[in-house]
Amino acid sequence: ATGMYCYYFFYFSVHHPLTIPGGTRQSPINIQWRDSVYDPFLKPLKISYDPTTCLHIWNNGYSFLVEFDDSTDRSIIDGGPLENQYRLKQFHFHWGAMNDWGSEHTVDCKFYPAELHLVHWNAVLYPTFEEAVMEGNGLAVIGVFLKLGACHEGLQTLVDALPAVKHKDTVIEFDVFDPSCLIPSCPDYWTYAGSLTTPPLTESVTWIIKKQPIEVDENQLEAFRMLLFTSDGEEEKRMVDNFRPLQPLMNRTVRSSFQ
Ligand SMILES: NS(=O)(=O)c1c(F)cccc1F
Ligand SMILES: [Zn+2]
Repeated sequence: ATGMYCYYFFYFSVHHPLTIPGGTRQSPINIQWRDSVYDPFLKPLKISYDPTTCLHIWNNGYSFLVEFDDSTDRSIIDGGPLENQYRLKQFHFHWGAMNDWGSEHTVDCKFYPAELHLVHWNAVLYPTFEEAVMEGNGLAVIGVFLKLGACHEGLQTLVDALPAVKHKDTVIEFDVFDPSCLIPSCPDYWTYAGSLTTPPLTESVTWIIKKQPIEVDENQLEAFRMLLFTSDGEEEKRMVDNFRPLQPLMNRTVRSSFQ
């Protein structure tokens, strides 16, 4: 099936032949706060999204993607560790069956119940997203941790639409949404060179992981967990634990934008 993402159980760890041969910059990783290196030359991240570029929500059988019109430079990020501006293509989440796990990255080995990924591609250097996915500086993904707390008003508009994309390969129109409401106000972030965390796992991502999590409540996390990996008519499999296991840091340094 197209877009069929397989998700790796723990035993597909680094010693398993199915890990990416020769992979030296795989994601996700544990961010050991004390080992991250403050880089005073890192700029603030500039985020400018046009809410009307929002198109639809799609359950692709791995996560639910909120996709954007990336035919122009209306929704972009720039600055931070980036040498070019990058266009917003989609955002999606990874989450667990329980609140004790679910994020892909960890901070000092702590898991969060979920993690948001805002996926951008380098339209300055590459003609399409598909080509950018194959290049070392092709993608920039902003990662935001979700922690259990107060209801997130901005997320609720998205949560209310999820029952319409319960099954794999269902889509619902989603006309106006400003993803900036999901990004914490604190400017602090970590950044490192990594990869996609789903196939093709290509080493094309500049990761920008926000230090401050956003708060969501139990009902909002439960709404994620009622989605299905399976199509309508198939035996139901709840969409949970759609995160990849931690990967070795190897010869990488995680930089911080803060002291
Ligand atoms: N998880 S991730 O952010 O690495 C990611 C991408 F960047 C691009 C496509 C799918 C996907 F899952
Ligand atoms: Zn992701």
